[in-house]
Amino acid sequence: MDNLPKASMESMRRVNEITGKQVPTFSIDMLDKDAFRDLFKKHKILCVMHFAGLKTVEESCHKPLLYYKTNIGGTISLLEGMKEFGVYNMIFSSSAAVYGSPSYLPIDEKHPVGGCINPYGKTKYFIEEILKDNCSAEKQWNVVLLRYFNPVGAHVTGKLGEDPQGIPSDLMPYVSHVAVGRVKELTVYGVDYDTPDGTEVRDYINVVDWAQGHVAALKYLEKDCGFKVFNLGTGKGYCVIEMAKAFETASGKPVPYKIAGRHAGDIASCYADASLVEKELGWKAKLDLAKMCEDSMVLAIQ
Ligand SMILES: O=c1ccn([C@@H]2O[C@H](COP(=O)(O)OP(=O)(O)O[C@H]3O[C@H](CO)[C@H](O)[C@H](O)[C@H]3O)[C@@H](O)[C@H]2O)c(=O)[nH]1
Repeated sequence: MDNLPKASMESMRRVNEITGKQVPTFSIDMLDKDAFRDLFKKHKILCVMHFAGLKTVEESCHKPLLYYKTNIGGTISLLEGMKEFGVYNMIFSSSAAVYGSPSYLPIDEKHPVGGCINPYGKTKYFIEEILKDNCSAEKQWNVVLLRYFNPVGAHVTGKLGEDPQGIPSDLMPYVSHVAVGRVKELTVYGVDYDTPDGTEVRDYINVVDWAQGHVAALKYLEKDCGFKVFNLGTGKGYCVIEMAKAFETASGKPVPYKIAGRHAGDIASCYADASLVEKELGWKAKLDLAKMCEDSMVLAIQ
C-alpha cells in the first residue's frame, strides 16, 4: 500500500519476478477506509508490513502538513482497518530520525527518542507512540518497530532498489547518476561537521540485508512478542566523501563533487548499535560497502 502506486506496483512486480512467488499487490489510497475494508475482506491477512509514507527530510521541512496527514493519518486509518478485521500483527518502517541529533554514538534502542529535528522524523516518532499506546491498551497486538538507518543498494539483478524518476534526493542514487553521466557532479552538503573528514556520517545498509531483517522480524512476531523496537543498521558509519570514493572504486567511473552549505534538518553523525537485533532476531548485516556500490551501479546503468 502506498501513495506512489505506480512505483510500488512496479517494485512488487519485480519482487515476484526475483523470488518466483506471486505476492498479491494492491494500490490504494491510505486515507480511504473503504478501500482498506475491501482489501481485508478479500484476503486472509496475518501480518501487515507498513512501509507506506512520505520520506524526504528536506521536503518535510517545506510541506509539514502533507507529511503529518499522509504518514500519521494513513497509519491510523490502517490500524482501524486492521482492528475491524482482527489483524493484530504489524511490522512498522520507522527511522533512525526518531533519535534526532544523537547524544551518544553508536545509537542503541535505549537512546532517548522524540528530539526529532524535522517533520519527517516527527511523523515516525508520533506513529511509534501511537503504536505503543495501542499495544498497551489492547494486549492482542504484536508490533515490531524497525528503525532503519540508511537503506541503499539494489538486488544483484538490478531489478530491485532505489531508482527514482528524475533527479534523486538521496546520496547513493545521486552518486550513481553522477557515475553514469546523467548528472554532472555531486553536491556535498556541509564539510564543517565534527566528523573525520567534516562531511556527515551515516550507517548505510544494503537493501538485501534490510529485506532479510524483515523476514527475521516476521518470524519473531510468531512468538506473540508484544511491542518491540530494533535498530536496522550495520553498526558502521561512513562519511559522504568516503561513499563517493567507494563508488568510484566499485564503478571505475569518476564521481566529481562540489561543496555546498549544510542542508536544513540534517545531523552530523548517525550510526547504529546493532547488537540487540542480532541477539533477539538472529539478524546481522552481511554485505559490505563495496557490494552496495556495485549493486547500485547495476541498477543505474539499466
Ligand atoms: O546530493 C546529496 C545527497 C545527500 N548528501 C548527504 O549524504 C548523506 C546521506 O543522505 P541521504 O539523503 O541519502 O540520507 P539522509 O541521512 O539524509 O536521510 C535518510 O535518513 C533519514 C533519517 O535520518 C530518513 O530516514 C530518510 O528517509 C533517509 O533517506 C547526508 O549526510 C546528506 O547530507 C549529500 O551530501 N548530497
